[in-house]
Amino acid sequence: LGSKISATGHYLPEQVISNDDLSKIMDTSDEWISKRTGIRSRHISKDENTSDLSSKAAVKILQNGNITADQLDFIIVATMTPDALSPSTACLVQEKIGAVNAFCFDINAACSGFVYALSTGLHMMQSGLYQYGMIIGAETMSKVVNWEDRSTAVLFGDGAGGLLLERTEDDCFVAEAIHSDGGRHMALVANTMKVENPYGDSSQKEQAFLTMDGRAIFDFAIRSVPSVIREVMEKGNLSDGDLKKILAHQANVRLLEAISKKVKLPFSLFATNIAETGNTSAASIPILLDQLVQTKEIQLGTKDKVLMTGFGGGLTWGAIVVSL
Ligand SMILES: O=C(O)C1CCN(c2ccc(-c3cc(CO)ccc3Cl)cn2)CC1
Repeated sequence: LGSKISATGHYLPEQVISNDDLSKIMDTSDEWISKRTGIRSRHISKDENTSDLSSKAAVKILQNGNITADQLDFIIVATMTPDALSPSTACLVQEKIGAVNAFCFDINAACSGFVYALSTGLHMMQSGLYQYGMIIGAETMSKVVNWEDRSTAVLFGDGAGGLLLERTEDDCFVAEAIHSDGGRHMALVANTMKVENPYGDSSQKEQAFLTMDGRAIFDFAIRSVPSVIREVMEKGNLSDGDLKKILAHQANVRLLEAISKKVKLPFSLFATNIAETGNTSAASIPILLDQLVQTKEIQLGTKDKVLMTGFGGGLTWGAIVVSL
């Protein structure tokens, strides 16, 4: 008793900003960005917030899944850039698409958010209580990035993607391994909010944008991602030949090359789209998933095994294997 992935979808804001465009407003170059990250351009929202990107992805998922929004039992949005503290971005999506029968909530696990949300949704479906659940990863990173800081401003992009879980007898869930370490939270911080009130102690600091210790995160990822890939394969009794594709968070293509070597899995197994999207945090895996489905590089209903792995702020990291 569980669920299957019965549809995928994604949406990228129309405006494309190239590395050369960035070099006109900050001291950077296409050569540096593309060589060090693999990024060539990214989609940057003009006026669409995270709930708008999510809703446009959701409409595509509903169309591809051949269901109407009122059939959804729940919507989970993984995001570190919600429209607001309240209401949740998921509730705004509910209103925009008319999912009148769903209960909706957000999950914040930074760049691991989609893995955390998919795990949550799959286990909710294993209860047998629900027929349809929608899992979305969505970000407007452009609103938290410090556009004066070239070391981070060139890395991130906006976007949304997701999938539809439909109740079935045989479950698509194979295995998961999910971790976090709050002890290293300082490596990636965005938009802290200090306690301020007439009775407060106003000595606290506040930070209104994203800062990242690139070296620390890079080193963490090179160590922890191979380990969590091996851990989830062990848990699922999987051998290397069982994997059809690895959908890793699109943070840096040099990093994926290093991970591929360390985990001794061919780089051809790793799908990448960072060249055109930049790092879209929780949206990166679902955008990649839908692009692979649309190009038929992977196909739903084949029972092929796909490994998704996210890693980033928190620190958080995790991997989940599903059969398509
Ligand atoms: O000097 C260079 O080569 C620089 C070195 C620093 N770089 C980094 C560093 C860290 C990340 C990153 C970010 C997240 C957050 O989603 C998660 C995971 C990672 Cl590994 C991406 N790029 C860019 C090239």
